[in-house]
Amino acid sequence: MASTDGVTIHPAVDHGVKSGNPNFGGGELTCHCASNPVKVRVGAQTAHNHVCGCTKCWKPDGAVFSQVAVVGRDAIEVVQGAEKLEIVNKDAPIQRHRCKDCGVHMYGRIENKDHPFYGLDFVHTELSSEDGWSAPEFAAFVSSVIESGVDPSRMDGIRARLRELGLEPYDALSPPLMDAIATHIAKRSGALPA
Ligand SMILES: N[C@@H](CCC(=O)N[C@@H](CSCO)C(=O)NCC(=O)O)C(=O)O
Ligand SMILES: [Zn+2]
Ligand SMILES: [Zn+2]
Repeated sequence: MASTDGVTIHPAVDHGVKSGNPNFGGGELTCHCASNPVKVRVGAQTAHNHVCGCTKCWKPDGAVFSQVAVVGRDAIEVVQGAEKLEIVNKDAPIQRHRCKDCGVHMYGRIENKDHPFYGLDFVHTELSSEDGWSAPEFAAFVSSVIESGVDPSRMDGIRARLRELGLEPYDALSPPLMDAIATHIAKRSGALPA
């Protein structure tokens, strides 16, 4: 069994995963700018919260993983600093809108109507001071942390720590989400009835 001593994942989970509140109805995300921050209102509880090891999701300084959840796109409203937002990569499936000044990603949007997750935006609930957001449930794209420079010899410890936190590690998304993607594709191709 690999040692988990000193293994850090993300500040929101390093001291244990906090439960969500099913009655929580949303809150406000604020970027890291000391003056004129971007503010985004999220008008609903999030779902499928997870820690993500991919190179594309925004991570706070020093974190190995990001923490990211989804919410219906209609629930997102930029309430301040919209002029400071820019799209990181408009060709990526998830168009991440980041603050030009501090680099924090405020929301990620899927514009391709054929994408399995069209209609959902990606948000980092740690940008809100409110408690009650849905708790992270699993760890996605774990092997991808190596792409950011994590030494492969650390992977056993990282996976052991994720399991200790109750965040089952996967190298893509969780099985239910991978099944949802495959079902969407099969219905589109005709392999399954629509
Ligand atoms: N190894 C790559 C993986 C990048 C990747 O596919 N990321 C996923 C998960 S992001 C939130 O869970 C994805 O869906 N990306 C789409 C996009 O980024 O637009 C890497 O690490 O870069
Ligand atoms: Zn900012
Ligand atoms: Zn990611």
